[in-house]
Amino acid sequence: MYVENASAPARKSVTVPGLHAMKAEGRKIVMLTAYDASFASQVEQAGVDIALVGDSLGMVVQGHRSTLPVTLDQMVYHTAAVARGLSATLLVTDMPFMADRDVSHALEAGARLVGEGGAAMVKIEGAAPHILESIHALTERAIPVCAHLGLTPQSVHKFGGFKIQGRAQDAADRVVSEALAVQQAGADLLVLEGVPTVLGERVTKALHIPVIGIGAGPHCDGQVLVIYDMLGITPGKRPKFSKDFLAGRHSVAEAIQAYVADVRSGAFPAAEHGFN
Ligand SMILES: Nc1nc(=O)c2c([nH]1)NC[C@@H]1CN(c3ccc(C(=O)N[C@@H](CCC(=O)O)C(=O)O)cc3)CN21
Ligand SMILES: CC(C)C(=O)C(=O)O
Ligand SMILES: [Mg+2]
Repeated sequence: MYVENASAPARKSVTVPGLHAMKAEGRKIVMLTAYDASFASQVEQAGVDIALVGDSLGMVVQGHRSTLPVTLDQMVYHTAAVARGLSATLLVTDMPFMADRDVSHALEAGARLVGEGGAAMVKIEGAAPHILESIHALTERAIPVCAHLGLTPQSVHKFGGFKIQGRAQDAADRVVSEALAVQQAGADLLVLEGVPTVLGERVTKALHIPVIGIGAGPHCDGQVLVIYDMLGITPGKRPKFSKDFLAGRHSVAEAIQAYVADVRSGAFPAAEHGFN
């Protein structure tokens, strides 16, 4: 049974305005996925700023080869479980594949993830016209949005695999334009995934909203990883940008604390976790 830790020291709640202040003050933001209440509690205790219920759960929890089979019902279910394990950590949930196929579906999905699930913010992949409209519509209804650009896993079939994005000059310029567009549409946060380190730096400097990188180099305002990757338990090949923080340590708690400390200090990600 899951038991809440009533004796834990109180921590100030992480908020959307608080994240903006962190960027302004140059304090690194730490984000990590969680899919259930027990891991959420570990994430909370380690002082992670943002817990992400990622649609990566389709791969690491359900065993699919992509994130595409994940349903909105499943995301609501996992979000509600994670919410019960958190108190001060900001909770963000991914819009699953096609839940954001048009503005009205995106609004309905956002309402469920926040209303039933307890998320504080929803994350949406891409910058297509209907996505920009959805970011604006959600934000207008007081649902903050985290955009997600670069290697957007829901586009795996369009990319022909989980391939690094923005390597050519015109592709890099396109990512910068998309980043400015999602910020203009009202996004309060951006996850930038699988792009060269120089592009991670360029996007981070171009935006006033915080940029959280995963395989986007050390210059982003924060970092995110899939929790099973940083615990070294993902079966098969892990992405090059991840790191096993449990190796040489004695507990999940210690591993997450080390990840938090290394992101805050700038020790993670190192050059070997980035792309040129
Ligand atoms: N366990 C896990 N970790 C993740 O980071 C993750 C998921 N699952 N599922 C959803 C997406 C898919 N992601 C992935 C998966 C694989 C690579 C990968 O193997 N990339 C190659 C780079 C290939 C290139 O150079 O273009 C690598 O070597 O890391 C990258 C992102 C990121 N997300
Ligand atoms: C890898 C992160 C950014 C994500 O979108 C997920 O876990 O689904
Ligand atoms: Mg995702």
